[in-house]
Amino acid sequence: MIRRLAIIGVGLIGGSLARALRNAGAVGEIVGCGRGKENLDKAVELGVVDRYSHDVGEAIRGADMIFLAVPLGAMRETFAAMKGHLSADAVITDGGSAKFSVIDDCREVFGEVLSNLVAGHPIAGTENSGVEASFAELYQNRRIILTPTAETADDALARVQAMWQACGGEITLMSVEHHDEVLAATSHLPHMLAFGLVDTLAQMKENDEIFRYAAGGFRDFTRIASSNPVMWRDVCVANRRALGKMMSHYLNEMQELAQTIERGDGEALLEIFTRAKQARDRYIDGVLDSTE
Ligand SMILES: NC(=O)c1ccc[n+]([C@@H]2O[C@H](COP(=O)([O-])OP(=O)(O)OC[C@H]3O[C@@H](n4cnc5c(N)ncnc54)[C@H](O)[C@@H]3O)[C@@H](O)[C@H]2O)c1
Ligand SMILES: O=C(O)C(=O)C[C@]1(C(=O)O)C=C[C@H](O)C=C1
Repeated sequence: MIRRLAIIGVGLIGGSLARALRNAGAVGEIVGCGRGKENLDKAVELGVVDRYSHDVGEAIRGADMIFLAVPLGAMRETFAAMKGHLSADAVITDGGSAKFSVIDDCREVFGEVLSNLVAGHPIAGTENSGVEASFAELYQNRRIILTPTAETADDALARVQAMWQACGGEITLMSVEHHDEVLAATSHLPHMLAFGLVDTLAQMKENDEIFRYAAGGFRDFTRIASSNPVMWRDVCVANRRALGKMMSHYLNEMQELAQTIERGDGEALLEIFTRAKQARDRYIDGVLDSTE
């Protein structure tokens, strides 16, 4: 049971955590923090938070759990604003999409990686932003990756695990480096492909006509290009090393695919598409099994 939860950044991810914990009866008071008055007023109106402050120090006063759900580029300034205001029993965790940068921001601000910091990442989301997009079921049966460091206290880790379990999440522990490499492949690269494709088409003179004829395939493939540009700018900057490596790898594959098409090598194309279909079918079967 969390006595007082402070959520810095009450958007899709922070708002959904608040709603899920509230529904589970696992939290006493929830205090929000952010910059936009309209979004925070909405959060109070929807019952997502009990009250809010625009001041980080004020918002975390007396909190035993602090959840950072701001874009990655705002993590460092958030740590800085927390300095000197943390309660003795406070645990800090976050939902940022890359993990090395969060640990690094903490080290830069505090001069060490805090033992009460448990960096984390819910592998769940949508293309929508803001508290109105949040919902209590977002984390149900979804994977939550936690990346404790050598400094992380066992008790802090146990409290963050209990928090996510109360939301219906399934916890996996992973090293920071492995997390950033895996997510570069499965989440960050696909977002680049979607943004890149839509931007390429949008810049073509004939784009009005092109979009008129786009149907299900285009819609499914590009849903995530409607995601928050600030969030994704920050993910790319934060995870640039792993994402850059993944993108080079993918570009090589694309080049080979283009050459195979130019050659009209139907046999090779069939082999590639069959291998890909089998891999995706296995993945989908696994997802269905895990949600049954
Ligand atoms: N959207 C997703 O699918 C998804 C999934 C997993 C993790 N994440 C991560 O979760 C975090 C939040 O993403 P989101 O989708 O909830 O975004 P969001 O835009 O819905 O919410 C972020 C909130 O943070 C506030 N904010 C921005 N800068 C701030 C600052 N300096 N101080 C205080 N508040 C500030 C914004 O006003 C907004 O209310 C990001 O780090 C993102 O990488 C997102
Ligand atoms: O479903 C979506 O819209 C998402 O983009 C969610 C998604 C992803 O699966 O890539 C996006 C970013 C993350 O940090 C975690 C989850």
